Amino acid sequence: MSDQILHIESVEKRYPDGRGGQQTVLDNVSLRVEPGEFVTVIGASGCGKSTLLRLVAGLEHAQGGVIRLGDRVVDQPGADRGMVFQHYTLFPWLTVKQNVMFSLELGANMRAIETESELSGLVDRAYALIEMMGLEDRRDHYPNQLSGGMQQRVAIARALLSRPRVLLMDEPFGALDAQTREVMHDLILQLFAVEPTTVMFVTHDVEEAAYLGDRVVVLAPHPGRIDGIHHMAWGREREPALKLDPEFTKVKGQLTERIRETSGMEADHKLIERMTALGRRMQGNAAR
Ligand SMILES: Nc1ncnc2c1ncn2[C@@H]1O[C@H](COP(=O)(O)OP(=O)(O)OP(=O)(O)O)[C@@H](O)[C@H]1O
Repeated sequence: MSDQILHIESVEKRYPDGRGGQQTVLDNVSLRVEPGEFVTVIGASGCGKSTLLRLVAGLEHAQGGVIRLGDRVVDQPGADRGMVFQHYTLFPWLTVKQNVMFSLELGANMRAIETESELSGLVDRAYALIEMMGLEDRRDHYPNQLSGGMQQRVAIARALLSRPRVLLMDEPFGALDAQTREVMHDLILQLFAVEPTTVMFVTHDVEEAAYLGDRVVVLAPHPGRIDGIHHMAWGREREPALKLDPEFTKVKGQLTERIRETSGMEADHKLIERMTALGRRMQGNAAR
């Protein structure tokens, strides 16, 4: 299993700042993700969450440090890493079945799939994943005939087809309504119970991060760096009632507070609190 450990070691990433200089977006970021672990990443807007995920996907290159998956250095995209993005990335002209199997066609064209039996095994797997995602009666539907949640279920099935060692999810439920998100949370928890997969999951939603993650990584911005890594005390079997548990609520509050403190928006929040208190006092005076 050690060949599946994801090591992010002292990673540094800079981008042009648009004024002829460079801005450091990630500074000395190190993280080790164990096989089968579900790690969620949160932090203020612009702290480098997506950049970190893109580096692990091999879509970007770091100026410093190294990322390893097992004993291989990550320097380009590969089938050992699946990716699911926020915005639906399905091909509108392909059905559910064809979308899930798209990478098969690609693989076959590139002669990566060598035998008939390997191909038929993958086709069986595609059907099994579609079923696991509750889409067996939608196999021949096109994306525009599906809800947003269903489209993301197809995207997850497609990303899992080649059994990636790591699944990278960038705000996958960010565009869904609250109710659909809740359903998706429990669906992917069940999915990964059946099919253990290492996951790195970026989100803005602290509740989502705490509910799904074995560990929650808080990134601080300017430059993006690890503020803290928090182990979630609850076991893997999670039910919606957990979201109402006082301990869960407390942890959620602490994580929110960390984001707030590191975001540099503390002054703004204090101002809002002062104005709210002032408003209440004025209302009280007017009522007397
Ligand atoms: N290709 C790029 N060129 C220049 N700057 C970039 C590029 N991609 C990202 N950045 C900058 O890097 C910083 C981090 O961006 P990133 O998208 O990783 O943050 P994030 O934490 O995912 O943000 P959000 O939560 O708002 O999605 C931002 O300041 C962004 O403007």
